[in-house]
Amino acid sequence: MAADKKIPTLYEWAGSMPAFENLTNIFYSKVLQDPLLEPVFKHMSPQHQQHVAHFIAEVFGGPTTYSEGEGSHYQMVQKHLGKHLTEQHRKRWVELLLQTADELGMPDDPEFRSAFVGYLEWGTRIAVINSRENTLEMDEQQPMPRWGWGETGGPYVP
Ligand code: HEM
Repeated sequence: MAADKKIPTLYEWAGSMPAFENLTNIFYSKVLQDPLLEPVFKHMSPQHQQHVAHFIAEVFGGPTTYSEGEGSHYQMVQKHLGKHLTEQHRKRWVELLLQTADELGMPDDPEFRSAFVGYLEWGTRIAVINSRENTLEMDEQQPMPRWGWGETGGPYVP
């Protein structure tokens, strides 16, 4: 890529906010039909899908919609406490999310997918670890995580 070309954020590359909102709307409708995940999510708030879309969008370099109006990294972590998530829950969650991304035609170039999957592995493993605790010492002001292209060095150039 030419040095003067701006590298898009993962958020831009994925298709901006409509892509993330579409992804989580369809993903959570699958989750509620999944025998393993339905019991975990059956009491989720009506805003859940949208909040998760906005959270991931912000982590990927999008607008600060989540942290400015809906929650914080601290609050997101709190939501997982005491949920006693298992590795099976985590694997199914990731599998269904990636299946939904494929169905929606989200970018499938190696660079985007390696960054996307890397984040999902990281985030879901932390969610499982946190879910074993009922309380957690954590700075309430902790900034939102940030995720970029990582070692791939930028979007796919054929
Ligand atoms: C990258 C991984 C993840 C992210 C970014 C994420 C993000 C979030 C966010 C932003 C919330 C708060 C939603 C709100 O404010 O309404 C939340 C809640 C929750 N998450 Fe996650 N999550 C992740 C992984 C997981 C996994 C793997 C599970 C279980 C398999 C899970 C189960 C839940 C549950 C049960 C809640 C509470 C729902 C409610 O009561 O409304 N999360 N998550």
